[in-house]
Amino acid sequence: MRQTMEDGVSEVLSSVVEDIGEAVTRNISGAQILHELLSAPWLHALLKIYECLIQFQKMKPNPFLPYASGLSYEIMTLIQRAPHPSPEARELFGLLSSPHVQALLSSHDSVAQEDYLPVLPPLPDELPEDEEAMRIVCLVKNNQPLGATIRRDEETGEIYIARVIHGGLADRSGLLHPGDLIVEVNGNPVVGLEPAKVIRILTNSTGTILFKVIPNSTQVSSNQKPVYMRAMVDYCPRKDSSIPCPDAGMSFSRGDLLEVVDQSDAQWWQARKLPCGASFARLIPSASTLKSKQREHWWCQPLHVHTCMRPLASAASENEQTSGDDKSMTGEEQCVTAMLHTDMHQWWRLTALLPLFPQKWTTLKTLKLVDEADSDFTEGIYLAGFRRSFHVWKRTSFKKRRQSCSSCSPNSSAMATPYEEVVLYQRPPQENHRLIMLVGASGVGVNELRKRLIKLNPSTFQGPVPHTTRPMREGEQMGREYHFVTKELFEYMVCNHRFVEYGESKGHLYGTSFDSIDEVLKHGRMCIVDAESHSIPILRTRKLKPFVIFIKPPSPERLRQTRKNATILTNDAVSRPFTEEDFVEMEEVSRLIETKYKQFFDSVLVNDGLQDASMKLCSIIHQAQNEPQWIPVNWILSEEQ
Ligand SMILES: Nc1ncnc2c1ncn2[C@@H]1O[C@H](COP(=O)(O)OP(=O)(O)OP(=O)(O)O)[C@@H](O)[C@H]1O
Repeated sequence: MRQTMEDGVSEVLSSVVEDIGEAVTRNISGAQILHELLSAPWLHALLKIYECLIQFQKMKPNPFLPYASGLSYEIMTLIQRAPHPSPEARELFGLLSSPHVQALLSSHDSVAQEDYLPVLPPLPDELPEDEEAMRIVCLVKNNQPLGATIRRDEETGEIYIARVIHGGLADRSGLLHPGDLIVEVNGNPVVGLEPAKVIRILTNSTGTILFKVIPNSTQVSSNQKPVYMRAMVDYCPRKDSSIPCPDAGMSFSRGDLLEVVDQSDAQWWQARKLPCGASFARLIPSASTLKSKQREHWWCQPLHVHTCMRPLASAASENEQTSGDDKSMTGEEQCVTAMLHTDMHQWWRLTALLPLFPQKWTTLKTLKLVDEADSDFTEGIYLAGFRRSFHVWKRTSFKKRRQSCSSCSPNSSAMATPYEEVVLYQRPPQENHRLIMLVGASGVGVNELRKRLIKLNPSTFQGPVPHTTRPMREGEQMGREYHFVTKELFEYMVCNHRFVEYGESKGHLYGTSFDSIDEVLKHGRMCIVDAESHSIPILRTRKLKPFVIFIKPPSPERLRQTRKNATILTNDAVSRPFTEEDFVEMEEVSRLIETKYKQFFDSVLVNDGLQDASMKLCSIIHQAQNEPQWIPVNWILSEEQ
C-alpha cells in the first residue's frame, strides 16, 4: 500500500474523495467537512509536489566516484612518467589536461560531494508581522559591483533601489528591482541613513550580502529589444553635473557605436559600447537630455565659462548613488560644456587659422585655374577633377559662410542629433553600389589615391563627370572630360540644388552634380568622389548611402619623409615641392576636419606609403560594398515610414 501511495497518492485520494462524497449524500455526520478538506486544491497541489519529489529520489544518479579530478590527475602523472607513452596515451593526456575537461571534472566532483556554495544563512528568527511583503535577498559579490543605484526619499529618509543596471549582478539575480525599499543590508537597518553610508556598507561587504527589501508592488517588467545608436557628440559622465550617478556613467566619443539596452527612463538610458566588451550596461544621457544640454550650450557664448549648468555639488542632492566604488568627484569641469565648446571652438579656430596661410586662402581675383593640370588622361581613362580649385573657391567664400554659420548650429544640421539610430546593412546584389566618398585635408593625397584606384580597375571604379561652362577644347568630348553647359543652364542647376559642390575659376563655373554620380552608379560601377568634408551631410542620403573614408596624414616624420620628392600644385597652377608650411597646414586642417566630422567617418586611412595606402583603400572599399555595415536606420526605411 505504501508503494502505491508513493506512486499515485493523488489517484488514491480521488477514490477516497469519491467514497466520502457518497457518504455526504447519505448524510453521514462529519463527512461534509472531510470531503471539503480532501478536495481542497492546495492539498492536491501539495500531493503533486510530494509525488514529484518521490520520483526524483528514485531517479537520482549516484556518482561512480566522488573525486574524478583526482583520478584524472593520477592518469596524467602515469602517462608523464611512462618512458614511451603510446599515441593513444598522449592523446588522452591532451584531452584530460584541456581546461574544459578539467572544469567539467571539477564541477562533477562538486556535485558528487554535494559541495553547494554558498551556504545560505538561516532565515532571521523574528520576522516582522507584515512578513508577506518582505523579501530576503542574498547575493554573492565576487569582486564585482552590485550594478544598482540607490536614492533616498528626502521626506521619509527611506532608501530605495533607483536603477538596476542591465547585465549587472542585481539584474542577473532577478531579485532586486527599481522602487524596492531597502530595509536592511547585512543586518544593518538603513532607513534614515545617508546614501553614501549605505554605499560604504555595500562597498565594504565581501562574499554574501543580505538585503531585506520590501518589493515595489507597481513593478513593470521591461523586456526591451536593444537599439543601436551612433554617438554624434562626445560625452564624459565624470564631468557632467546632471548625471544622477557618475560612477555608473559611460563616456563615449563621436562615431562610437552604442547598444542601448534600456530606454525606460526618459532622461537616462543604459547602454554598452560596441564591439561589446562589457557584460553590463552603463548610464548615458537620453537623446532628449543631450538635446536640451545642446540647446543650453548653444545659447551660451563659446569660449566662455559655461554658467547654465548646475555646479557639480548640486548633483549630490539627488542622492542617487551607485553601489560600486564610492569615488569622490571634486573640481571637475563640466564635460558636456567642454564637449560643445570644443565643437564651436574648432569652428572659431578654423576661421582664425585662415589668415595664417595667405598664399592658399586667395581671393577670386588671384585664383588660378588648375583644370588643365588636374584633368588627367591616362591609358584612355579620363580623370577630370578640380578639387584644389574647389578648395580655393570655398576658402575665398569662407567669409560668406562664416556669416551664416548659424546653419551649422546644433539645432539646424545633422550635428543637431546627439544619437543616430543605425542598423547593420548588407547591400543586396541587385541594388546600386554605395557611393564611396574620400575626404581629407588639401594635399594629403585624396586625389592621388582616387586616381590610382580608378586606373587600377577602370571597369569597376569611376568618378562622376563634372559640369563646366568653359568652352570645349580640341580633342575633348562632351560628357567624357566634362559636361559642357551654358552659364544659364549651370545657374539653373545651382538654383535647383543639382550640385554637390560647385565653384568658379578663371571666370568659368565647375560643379559635380548628383545626376553625374547617379549615372556612374546606374551602370553598376562604384562611384568614387573626392569632396570637401562639409559636403558629407549633403551626400548622406538614403539613395547614395555614402561610405565615408577619411584620408589622414601619417606621423609628422613620415609625412615629411614620404613627400620629400612629391610636388603640389599652387594656385598659380605651378608644380612645386611641399614646404614646411604646407605640412603644418595639412596637419592642422586634418585635425580640424577630424574633430568636426569624425562621427560621419566609416573608415580612416592613413596615407603613409602610396602603394600600401592604395592597397588598403581597395580592401576598405571591398568591405564597404560586400560586408555588413552600420548605416542610419532611415536609409532603409521606406518613404512612408
Ligand atoms: N603617400 C604619398 N607619398 C608621397 N606622395 C604623395 C602621397 N600621397 C600623395 N602624394 C603626392 O602629394 C601631392 C598632393 O596629392 P593630391 O593632389 O592627391 O592632394 P589632394 O589631397 O587631392 O589635395 P588637393 O585637393 O588640394 O589637390 C601629389 O603630388 C601626390 O602625388
